Parts: sequence; structure tokens; C-alpha cells
Amino acid sequence: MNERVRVIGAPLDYGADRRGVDMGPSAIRYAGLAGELAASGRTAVDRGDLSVPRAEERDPDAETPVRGSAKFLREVRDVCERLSEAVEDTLAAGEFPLVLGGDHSIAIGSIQGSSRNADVGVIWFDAHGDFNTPETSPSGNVHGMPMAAALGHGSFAGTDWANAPGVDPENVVLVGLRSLDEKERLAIRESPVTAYTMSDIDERGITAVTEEALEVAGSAADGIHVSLDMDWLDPKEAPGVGTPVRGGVTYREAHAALEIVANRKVLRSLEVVEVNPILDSGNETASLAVELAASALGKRIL
Ligand SMILES: NC(=[NH2+])NCCC[C@H](N)C(=O)O
Ligand SMILES: [Mn+2]
Ligand SMILES: [Mn+2]
Repeated sequence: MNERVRVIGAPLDYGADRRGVDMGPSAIRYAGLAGELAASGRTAVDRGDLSVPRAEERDPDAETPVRGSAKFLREVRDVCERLSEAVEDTLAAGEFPLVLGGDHSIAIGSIQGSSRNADVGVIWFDAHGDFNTPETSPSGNVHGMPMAAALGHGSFAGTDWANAPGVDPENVVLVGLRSLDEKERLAIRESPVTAYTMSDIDERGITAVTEEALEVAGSAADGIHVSLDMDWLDPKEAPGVGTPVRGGVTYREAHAALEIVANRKVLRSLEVVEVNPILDSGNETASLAVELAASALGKRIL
């Protein structure tokens, strides 16, 4: 893993129907990101935020190049294209990309950038599968689609900006699922991706599940992209998210999982998404996002 960390903010809220998640990068920095990265033994450079046009000036239903419903897809595409380049440049410079969301649609850009000309596995810590397509999505929100977009499902097939050909679905692992839409559920079952629900974590424990996830994702030759959706955690720990679902992982389980990720030394890129300061209480979700990023990057107590 590269010692120098490059922080890239992606203050995008077009993929979610809740405003406020665009303030995530700011809240995460305010919660002490720089200090925690230093405490993880990393040298960090903050490249600031990608620019995102204001939503008030945009038309959610402006014509999009796909069938079905995908709100603000043009805007999501615009930001993801620039994010993909930023992540690719970071890796080319020998630095580690840490992407701050923004809603989860930014994963389309970070996964593509991380896997450009590389063989990369993905671990997706999330209450949701984010495996909808514009055809199956009940909401039309693109933050429910990034995993399907990366793998080229539905009308994302053959869309250069969205697909990540360097990611083999055999090396994709979803961890912590507890809220799936009906068609999304079938798509996950039919796909070669590996999925662990909260019941798997209940039965086998977070340590065994994370180790197995690393085994599966880690068979990709060039490392793993970890996508951490803060709604993976129980809403009691992380209230500041747009789509909370009861019954998530605890504070300790989340730290344990990310420490195990760090121990493997296969992490290639990391993103933390869906922090919504408007819905948060006392910036605690942003603080937790900072702590968990530090654990993933190797911070230890002793
Ligand atoms: N990244 C997220 N928080 N995704 C939530 C997705 C919710 C729902 N499954 C949808 O597609 O609309
Ligand atoms: Mn989620
Ligand atoms: Mn998500």
C-alpha cells in the first residue's frame, strides 16, 4: 500500500434524493481527518473537492442516454469521469487514493479509476446491494446502482464511463446486506458476486466474514478497492445517512473489519460515502467515518 495518501473530495448528491450528502467531504475533514491520517503514520495531501454543479440549476429528468429511470445521470457521469481520472492519476503517482463522498454513485468513478489497466477486487460494506439498474430501480436514484454500473448490467452495458472492465465479478464481495429491492435481490443471486447478509455476520461473526471477503476479493492480482457506505453501520452509531436501515454492524464490528482489511496489506483504494451532516447529530457519523478510514489505513492503539 502506498504510504502517501491523497484525499479527493467528491461532494456529489445527485445520486441520492436527500440533499445534504454533498456536505459530507467538508464534515469529514472537520471531524479531524488530517490528524487521524497522521496518527495512522501516513503523509496526507488534500487535493480539495471536485467541482459539482449546484442541483437547483439542474433538471433531474434531462434526457439520459439509458433506458429506464436514472435521475441526474448526466451530472453523475460528469463527476464520475473526473473522479475516475483523479483516482487513476493518484495511483500513477504512487499515492493512495482516499475518496470522500458524496453519495454512493461516486463509486462508479472511483472503482473505474482504481481498476484502469489493473485487476482489482472490491469489498462493498453496505446495508444495500446498490445493484439496481435504471430498469429495475424503484427510486431512480443512481446511488442504488453503482455496483451494477461498474459490472455493466442492464442499460449500463457498454457504457464506457461507467463500466470497470478491470473488475471481475468473481472478486466482488458485498458485506452486511439487509435491504434489497426485489429485482436487485434476484440480480445479486444470479451474479457471480459473493454476498454476506447481516445474518451471515450474526452466525459467523464479523472476523470470519471479513477474512473470507478478503480471500475472495484478494484473489485479484492488483489489490482491493474498499467502498464503505456509512449506512453499513447501525443507525444508532451512524445516524447521519440518507437511507438508514436498522440492524447494522456495531462500532466495534466496523473497526474490527477495517483493521482486518489493513492487516492484509492489499488495500489499493478506499472511499467513504453517504455521510449527511444535515441528518447527523453532533457530526458523529463524520467522526466515525474518519476513525474507520484510519483503521483501514493502519492506525492502531498500541
Ligand atoms: N447507497 C445507498 N445508500 N443506496 C440506497 C439504495 C436504496 C434503494 N435500494 C434504491 O435503489 O433506491
Ligand atoms: Mn447503503
Ligand atoms: Mn450504498
